[in-house]
Amino acid sequence: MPTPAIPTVDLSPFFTAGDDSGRKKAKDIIAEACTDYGFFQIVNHGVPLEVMNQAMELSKTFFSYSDEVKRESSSGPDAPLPAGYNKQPDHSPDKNEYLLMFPPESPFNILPDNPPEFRKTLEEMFKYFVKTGQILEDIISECLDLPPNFLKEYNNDRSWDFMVTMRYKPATETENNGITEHEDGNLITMVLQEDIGGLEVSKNGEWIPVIPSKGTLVVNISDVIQVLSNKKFKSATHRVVRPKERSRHSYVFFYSLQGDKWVEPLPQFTQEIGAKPKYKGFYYKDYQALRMRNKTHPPSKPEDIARLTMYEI
Ligand SMILES: O=C(O)CCC(=O)C(=O)O
Ligand SMILES: [Fe+2]
Repeated sequence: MPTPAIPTVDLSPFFTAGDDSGRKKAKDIIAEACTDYGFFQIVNHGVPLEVMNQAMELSKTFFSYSDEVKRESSSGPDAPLPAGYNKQPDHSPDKNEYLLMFPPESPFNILPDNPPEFRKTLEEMFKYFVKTGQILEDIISECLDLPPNFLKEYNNDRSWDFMVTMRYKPATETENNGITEHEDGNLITMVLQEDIGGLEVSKNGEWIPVIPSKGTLVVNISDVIQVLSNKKFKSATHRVVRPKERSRHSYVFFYSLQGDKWVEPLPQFTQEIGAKPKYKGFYYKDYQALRMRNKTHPPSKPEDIARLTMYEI
């Protein structure tokens, strides 16, 4: 049987007025992918190709520096938020290092001075990702038949968004885990992966490699959308398998929610249709704190990793 592909959606109709049939086509594909497994790719998404290429090259240069130089951009092991450069500790099954940033104006950011232009490009990437995230959020709100602007008004504070650029060292003969299978804890995640691949999504119980394609971004639906929609839309289960040939680089943007927001299944997906809520409500900051701890203090045992199942009813 041929490997089922991940659908690719052209977002250009959302950048021009009047293309209603183009918008409908895109929404139909997205709604289907979100209902089944929460994963799709986008093209003509608004992030310019030259900015993506430059960001990838600069990230490769940064990660090629010595640990000592990279650690100049670290916040230290006891920092409340893992801004700046970090490497997964040896006991973690996840083998990667990363540079994490909050919105460009955030006082938490620790951005490297070198390579020159890196900081400016990171900030530029961040702003483009926010714009694309807002378009995706509108589309998802419509696909869920929520009142116009519902998600936009609920999620009206962008200060908790964050972006990570990552490097995974090549797989060894015995071990190739980059990131263990997981779902993301935010609303919507966008990934720019290098042409070497490595990202895989679980679809109908099978791991499907997401084949990289120039200019394409990968999108996955994350836990908050799954909770709000009472599991109508799925938070994608995904993982990174390290390729053997060389290091792999990526950019991952976590379009998030302000911490004081209450997250629970919406009435449209529960009492209004006579369905029981599948999750208890929670403050986003409480869940986010546990998720950040997964990153900064990764548990050795998979069962100790904080995930959405803790709120399941
Ligand atoms: O590096 C990637 O392609 C994806 C990383 C990822 O899934 C994550 O950081 O949550
Ligand atoms: Fe992820």
